[in-house]
Order: sequence, then structure tokens, then C-alpha cells
Amino acid sequence: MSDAPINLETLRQRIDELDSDILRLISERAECARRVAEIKTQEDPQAVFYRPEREAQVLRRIMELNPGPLDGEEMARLFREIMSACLALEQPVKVAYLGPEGTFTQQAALKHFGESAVSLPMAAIDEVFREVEAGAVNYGVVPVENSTEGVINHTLDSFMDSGLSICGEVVLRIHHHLLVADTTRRDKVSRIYSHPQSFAQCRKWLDAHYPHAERVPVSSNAEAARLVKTEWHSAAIAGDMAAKLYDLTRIAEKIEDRPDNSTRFLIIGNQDVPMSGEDKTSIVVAMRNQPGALHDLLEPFHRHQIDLTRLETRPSRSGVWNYVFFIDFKGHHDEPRVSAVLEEVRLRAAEVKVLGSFPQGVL
Ligand SMILES: O=C(O)C(=O)C[C@]1(C(=O)O)C=C[C@@H](O)C=C1
Repeated sequence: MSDAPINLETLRQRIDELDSDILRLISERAECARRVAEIKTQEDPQAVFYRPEREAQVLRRIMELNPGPLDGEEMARLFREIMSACLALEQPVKVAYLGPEGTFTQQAALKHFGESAVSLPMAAIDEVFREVEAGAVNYGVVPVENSTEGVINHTLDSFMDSGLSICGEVVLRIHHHLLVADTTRRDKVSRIYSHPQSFAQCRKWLDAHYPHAERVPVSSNAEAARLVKTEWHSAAIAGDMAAKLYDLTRIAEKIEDRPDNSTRFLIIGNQDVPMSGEDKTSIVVAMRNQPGALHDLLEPFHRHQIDLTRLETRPSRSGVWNYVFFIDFKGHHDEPRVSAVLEEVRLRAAEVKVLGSFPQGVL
């Protein structure tokens, strides 16, 4: 801007001009996306419109180019919504998530796909898998690990019986609040509802502030929030989405014991996602039950200098092999050093299943 004296009116005029420019540019971008859809359909009538690798590249580029003063993540979130609307113009994306409405998983689904996606709550993790397998929705979102409480076994087990692949990941900072309704007698709270994982994540805070309140575990935080509406002496521990959905007030904010409390969610689908430049791969491996098996499995990763990001052991459900290992590592299965490692692991293991290569979470 020039150095002419600045007053409120001049600034607002300038904002109007800029908004007109932004409007024109977003419309032009949406027109491009529409043309991309036409080309995709011409090339393949069954074309998949959602491209996780491209979206990750767009968001990373925006964060790199961002000159401020807005924070990089904030800027990427705005572009996330623009892309979400552009994709909806190509083909609305339907996403099943572990419900009910108002859970952190819904928040994760919207963070990943943007508000233009159609999100559908499911009652259980295996239902999310089934909906995607049946083709009733394009993708599913399920929690897989929490930084405080560890892995969500149900999700790992579901992969053992499923042919679906992992198309993406999203990490959400989990903030828990103590919520009450307008009708709650705040000085008489004698019962607190929440999901068992949330109780575990807020244990110390509860011991210090509500040592005598009854802690009642329920199936989700959203269910906890719903119950509070009906009882004058109860409170709930839940997140922002549930608070908003049930119109509850936060009487204590961010009560989780660890400030870095976060949960990682997986996007599941039927898509083999091309390289984005910063990718991860997930595999499940069944090893023969013999001494040194884990060492044999991990040695090729070490030799090829591939970073492991996670290693989980689960009892095998087939009965043939005692244990299976879930391994996440950096890299994409199309990269030569990754395919070399996978080749070696196949020779050493009884069974290997590649669950997918996908862009590392950007937001
Ligand atoms: O590049 C594409 O393939 C597009 O469809 C465009 C676009 C975008 O708006 O940038 C939209 C949806 C896809 O998931 C990825 C990117």
C-alpha cells in the first residue's frame, strides 16, 4: 500500500477491492477444478476425483509460500476449505466416521476433507470399514493412536480382515473441557460422564478438582455431552464439537494432563495413492515364531536407512502365526529403496500386507 494517510474508511475500501480480487481468483480456481474433472472423466469414466497426494502438495506449497502475517497453518486451513469446495464441484465426497456426531473423529474428518465433504456417523469402527467396502461412501475416518493412551487396537484388528488401504492420516490436538448445561447446578456436580480414554487423559486434573464425583464411562464424548442436558447434577468431559452440538458451557478448559495430547486418525479407502514427496507406508507382517524374528524383520530398514515411525505388536487372529507386527515408516512403496526393503521383508516374513502409502499429515 502507498504511504498516503490511512484511515478506517480507506482501509475498508482497500479490503473491498481485495475481496473482489479474491472472489474473482477463487471463482477462476473453481473453474479450473471443474475442467480438471472433465479431463479426468474423459481419461477414465470411473475416475477418482479426490487426489490426496495433490492436496498435500497444494497445502505444503501454500505453507512454504505464506508471507504472513497469518500463520502458515491458518492459511493452509483456508486453502483446505477452498479445495474442499472445488472438489465438491467435481464430485461431492462422502465420508463415514466413527460417530456419533460431535466426536473428535468427526472433527478429524472435517479437518482432512474440509466442510464441503458429506460426513456420516457410524456406530463402530468395523461399520466404518464395512461402509467403505460396500461402496456406500468414498472414504472412512478412524482413530488409530493417541499420544497419551497408545494404540487403538480395534482399528489395527479391522485391517487384518479388510482389503481396504490407507489413503491418508490426520493428527488432531485433543483438548478436553469440563462441560455443563444451562440447567446444571455447577456447585453440585456429583457425576461426570466421558469416554474411558478421555477419563484416562484427564485423570490427574479430575483427581485434583473433582475427587469425589462419580466417573461414568460412556461410549463417546458426544454421548457424554448429550446426557448432561438431562441431569442437573452432571457434567461431561468432551471437546469443542460436542460442546457446540449440545450447546454446553465450558467451565474448565483444556483439562487434559498432557498439553501435547493428540490423536492420529487414518483415512481408509480403495485408492492406491501416488507419491506426494513426503509420504509414509504402513505394512502388517506375520513372522515365523522363532528367536530373532523381530531383529530379522527390522534389520533391512536399518540397512536401507528407512525411518520407522511406529511399531505395534498384535496377537494374530488366524491362529497360524502367534503375532503380527504393524509397521509404519517414512517413504512410498514406489521409491526404489522402499520397494527393495519390502522385497527383503517378504523373503523373511511368513506374510506381508502393504496397507498403503500415503502423504504425511500436513495440517
Ligand atoms: O488437481 C486435481 O486433481 C483436482 O481435482 C483439483 C483439486 C484442487 O482444488 O486443487 C481438487 C480436488 C483434488 O482432491 C485435488 C486438487
